[in-house]
Amino acid sequence: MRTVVVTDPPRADVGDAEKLGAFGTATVHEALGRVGYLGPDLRPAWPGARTGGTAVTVLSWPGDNLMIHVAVEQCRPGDVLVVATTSPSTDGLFGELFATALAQRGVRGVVLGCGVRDVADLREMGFPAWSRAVSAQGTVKATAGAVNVPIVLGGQLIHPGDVVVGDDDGVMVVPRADVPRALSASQARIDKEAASRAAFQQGELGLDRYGMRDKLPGFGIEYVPYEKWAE
Ligand SMILES: O=C([O-])CC(=O)C(=O)O
Ligand SMILES: [Mg+2]
Repeated sequence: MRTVVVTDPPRADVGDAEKLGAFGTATVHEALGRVGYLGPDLRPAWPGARTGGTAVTVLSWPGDNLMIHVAVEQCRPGDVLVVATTSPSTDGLFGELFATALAQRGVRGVVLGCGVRDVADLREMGFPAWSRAVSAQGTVKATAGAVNVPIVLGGQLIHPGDVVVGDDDGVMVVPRADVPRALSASQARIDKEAASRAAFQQGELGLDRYGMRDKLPGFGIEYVPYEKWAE
């Protein structure tokens, strides 16, 4: 691994990132074609955490948060810090002191492929955080890694400057070039779901609304009255 800090990478518009954050993870993920999700293992540290920001990426050694200290200086308002480790680790690399420093810089949250700690403080501060684990396990500052290089987290490739969206459903990444399409497709999806919601409130069934009823025989599904089934 090259121990490098890439400074001032290009990034998506932070206003667009905020809009995608407001749409939420499931909506943007679906809108883009069901891609970009970091998976169900990355959980919010507190319920209700929500964000949309531009990625500052960190590659840290397990049990070592030196590179998070290095990365804080590279963070700009509107960013979200995204931390991967070079091998699996659940150690608590990040807590409220880091969150305090990041909030001061206008950073909108953190996503950790490892552990987080000081969760009660993060909740009280309203600092959004997602992680693979909650762990008090302390860490060292001993080994160099990288900042603002492409990383893989939750099976997704994340470039610095990509948009990261997080809420109670988890985290997803929107590649920078896909942001305009994500915005328009997410709005279209919101509008479509609003119409479906109104129809469901009136009692319409998804089977009819989505034109699935006529296709059921094609799935081989048959309807059997109970008396016949119980024979
Ligand atoms: O300091 C650390 O190692 C992590 C932590 O607990 C904090 O940021 O508050
Ligand atoms: Mg702490």
